[in-house]
Amino acid sequence: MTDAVRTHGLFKRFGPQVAVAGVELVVPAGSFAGLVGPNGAGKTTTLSMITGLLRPDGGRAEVDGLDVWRDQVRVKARVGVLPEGLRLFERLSGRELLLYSGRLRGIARDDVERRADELLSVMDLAGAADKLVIDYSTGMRKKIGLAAALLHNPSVLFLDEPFEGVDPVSASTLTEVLRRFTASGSTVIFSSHVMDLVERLCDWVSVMSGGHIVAQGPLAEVRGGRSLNEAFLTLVGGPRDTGEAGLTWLGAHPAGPEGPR
Ligand SMILES: Nc1ncnc2c1ncn2[C@@H]1O[C@H](COP(=O)(O)OP(=O)(O)OP(=O)(O)O)[C@@H](O)[C@H]1O
Repeated sequence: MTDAVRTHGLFKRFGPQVAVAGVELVVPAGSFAGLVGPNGAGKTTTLSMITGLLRPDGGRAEVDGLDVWRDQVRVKARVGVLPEGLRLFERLSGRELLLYSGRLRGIARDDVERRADELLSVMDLAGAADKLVIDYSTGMRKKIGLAAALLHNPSVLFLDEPFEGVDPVSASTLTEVLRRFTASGSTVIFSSHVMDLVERLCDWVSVMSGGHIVAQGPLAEVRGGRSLNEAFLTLVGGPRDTGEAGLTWLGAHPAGPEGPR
């Protein structure tokens, strides 16, 4: 079976800072895959290069066997992306945003309208469909962004922290939608810091640290009989020294009129 995503020595530096140091990411088609790693590990930079948003300094990325940078149009037709810090057209309503995205994707007007209405209803945004996106809450923005990413029925869906700011009811609806999506053979790749969520949803996990993949494979293999959180801490170097010698001032509030110092 073709892998949904495969990178070969993917590399990116920002000035002296190497953000992604030769990443070999593999995600089999049909996976519900999690990309995890500490802050600054290189997850967003990696996903940006695979989705054609950031040009790599070295290496290659393939989606469904197509080279992301040599076959840009075909790759873009196959991927859906919910990037970090998503910028939306703020002066459109939620429904207008979906209709516009669908028309940009070349979907026939009738189909876009039908799909937009279904997505608004599934995302529990039907009541806010005519409200301007600028007036949406953080979670609503995530949901309308996800709806726009799903509208053209992509083969591979990339999501950067998709559940951040989303309430528990909406999160379980989104989970259901994404599960149905992968059950039909499509692929989801999402980055997250919430290990319980990754453990619950994913059947494939890639762990990044310091710009490298440090573990990758089926969830059970990466966990190795431990919780994913324990495996993660072992792989990325465990909890940092909390500095018992330092921070002695923190929480020390002497009684008396002087107040905290
Ligand atoms: N545009 C940029 N300019 C300079 N440095 C950058 C830029 N983008 C990322 N970096 C650096 O590259 C490294 C990887 O960043 P990246 O955002 O990919 O990490 P991440 O794993 O997504 O982190 P987080 O979990 O905190 O979102 C970090 O050291 C970061 O400071």
